[in-house]
Amino acid sequence: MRQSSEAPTPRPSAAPAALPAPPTVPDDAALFLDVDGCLLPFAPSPDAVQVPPGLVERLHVLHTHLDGALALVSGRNVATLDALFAPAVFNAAGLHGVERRRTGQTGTPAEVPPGLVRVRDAARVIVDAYPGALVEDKGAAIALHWRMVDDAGKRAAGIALHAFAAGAVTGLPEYQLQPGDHVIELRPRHADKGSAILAFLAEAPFAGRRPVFAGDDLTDEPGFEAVNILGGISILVGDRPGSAARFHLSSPDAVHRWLGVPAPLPLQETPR
Ligand SMILES: O=P(O)(O)OC[C@H]1O[C@H](O[C@H]2O[C@H](CO)[C@@H](O)[C@H](O)[C@H]2O)[C@H](O)[C@@H](O)[C@@H]1O
Repeated sequence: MRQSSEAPTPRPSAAPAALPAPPTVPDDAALFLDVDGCLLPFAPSPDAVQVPPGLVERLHVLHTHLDGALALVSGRNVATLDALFAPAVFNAAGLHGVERRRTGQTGTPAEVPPGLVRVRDAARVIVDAYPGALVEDKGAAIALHWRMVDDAGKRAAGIALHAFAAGAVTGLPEYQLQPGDHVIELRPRHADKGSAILAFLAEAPFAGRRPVFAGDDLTDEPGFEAVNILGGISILVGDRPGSAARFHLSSPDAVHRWLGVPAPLPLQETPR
């Protein structure tokens, strides 16, 4: 895992494919990894994601190799991250940086304001008008998804759910909108992925290490900016234009190769 050569320091670009591939994970990395769209390929709904074979084991090896300086940084809540990556328990920031839990510690879920419960219940009524749309209840955040709406209705569903969320957030002063991939979320505004990464970097075993962060979505941009300021390695996954990231990987499969996750064995034909 030694750094292959001196990493170039490319400028942010609107064309992700023009960005170089990241160097090998340095031995002195503090490694921060987004989950959906980065470690895990997108699935039709939040509950349908699959953790690829070998991923958890490889993350565990990296976690040990980096003396524990590896954290998941996700829009999911920490309890869901633990369930997805079980039996491993990684350092984790959840709800886009609002929750933060170190390995070996017990996390405290963020508080749910009564106003959010009312918004969640109203959102459940709104999504009924768009078959395939759904509300994901994450405790202190809610996500309104439309990936499963059929193609003819997708655009209208996205516009309607955006409009609903924009109206609802005006009644929640501590909240902000968080747009994402076929999703609009309402989440607490006091933290983001950048502040979560900086908080990890202020503590052992992350302190003094070189930050490396891979992610795909708009919620990852504050993380890229924090890592860039510190001279770290920011990696956009996928082809979203306008990112501050300085390196590029095309897909979760490419992320797995970069991390050294073993390739799945080819399917064997069953002998007759
Ligand atoms: O920060 P992340 O780990 O990337 O989490 C961002 C959101 O990811 C999830 O939604 C996305 O993935 C779903 C499963 O593949 C997909 O169905 C959905 O369309 C995507 O937007 C998750 O459900 C959200 O809670 C996260 O905030």
